[in-house]
Amino acid sequence: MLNTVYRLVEPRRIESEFSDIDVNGDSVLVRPTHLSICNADQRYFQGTRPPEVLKKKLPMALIHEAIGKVIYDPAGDFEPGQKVVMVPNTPMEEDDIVAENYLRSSKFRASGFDGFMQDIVAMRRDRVVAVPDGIDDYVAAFTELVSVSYHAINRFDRKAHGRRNVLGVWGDGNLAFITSLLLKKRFPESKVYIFGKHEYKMDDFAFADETFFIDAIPEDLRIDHGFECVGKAGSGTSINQIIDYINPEGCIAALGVSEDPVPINTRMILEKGLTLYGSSRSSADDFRHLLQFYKEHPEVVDYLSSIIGEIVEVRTIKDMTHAFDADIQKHGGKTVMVWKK
Ligand SMILES: NC(=O)C1=CN([C@@H]2O[C@H](COP(=O)(O)OP(=O)(O)OC[C@H]3O[C@@H](n4cnc5c(N)ncnc54)[C@H](OP(=O)(O)O)[C@@H]3O)[C@@H](O)[C@H]2O)C=CC1
Ligand SMILES: O=C(CO)[C@H](O)[C@H](O)COP(=O)(O)O
Ligand SMILES: [Zn+2]
Repeated sequence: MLNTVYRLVEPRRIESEFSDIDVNGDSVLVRPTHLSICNADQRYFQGTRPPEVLKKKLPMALIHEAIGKVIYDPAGDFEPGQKVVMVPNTPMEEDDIVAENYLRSSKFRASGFDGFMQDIVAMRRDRVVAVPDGIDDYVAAFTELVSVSYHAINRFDRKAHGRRNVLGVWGDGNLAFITSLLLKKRFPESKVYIFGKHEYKMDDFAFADETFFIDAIPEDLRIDHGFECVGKAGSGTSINQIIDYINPEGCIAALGVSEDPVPINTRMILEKGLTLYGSSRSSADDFRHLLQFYKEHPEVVDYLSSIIGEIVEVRTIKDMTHAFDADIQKHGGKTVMVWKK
């Protein structure tokens, strides 16, 4: 079957290319319907990754957050027209200890191999998860980003000691919003504090117990555990601020992506006996459990709908470029491309 893939060939330049899909294989064929833009896509589109990385990874179809409709499943597990979320992480081996999203052999769509900017995506069947009825399409489109927070919180629950009176989330963007919302749902007895830069963004965190500007944190404030959801150079400053305000033996989750190494106050990590751990991406099981969580807590989906930002209908390559430009100029929220291809 003939397919069209829309690949970024160099920063800001997307080209279409025909490819062939083998309909005799075991893949589930999915037509993308709603694609959501991640900061990682923007780093490729705007060319802010180092030249050697761009040289190695491009040409490549962007987008790793998407839902679509099944058009053909040779095994019949999925009905034609069924709404599904596509899982970008694709493990190539199994390991008893290391989760699929940390295996160095795993492939991740839109970071080394083609993402979802295609007319039809041939998906390995274990990478396709049915979307339950009644979940808003625009929220479902960024299930992957929410699954990252879901995964990070499971890691936190396994690693952190049991005193969880105050949890601190650094950042006031989408990842911080989602992480703090899921934390509040999962640990309703804990106070969830937000530490950010922008009043208009922190105003949206209505479910949080307190919000603080990072340059006006009360001297005597303490948190038991912290989550860094900032990225870039702010990763370093926020992790160091968490180290300043965290109680001894607390855990710090690093989620933000920085292109450059960041200096961290290791002396105080030692003196306070802290645990600093990274959390990246998610597994197919995280998607499955999250969608079940959505079913049980529809109010979470309602909260998430408040971060739907720009919605851009895409029919042409010019529309794709427009969507990335609209996303980079936005004040906040998730940009969703409605794929009218
Ligand atoms: N671990 C993973 O698997 C994933 C990681 N990410 C990464 O997470 C990071 C956050 O993503 P996202 O929420 O979408 O990004 P945003 O840029 O929307 O959010 C970051 C926010 O934090 C603010 N900020 C900057 N410095 C600080 C600081 N020192 N303390 C507190 N807040 C600060 C920023 O303000 P301003 O813009 O003014 O600087 C911005 O509003 C990115 O690096 C992204 O790539 C995303 C998805 C998955
Ligand atoms: O967004 C992400 C997951 O949702 C990750 O930050 C992304 O996978 C990082 O990839 P890359 O190494 O290509 O920047
Ligand atoms: Zn992402």
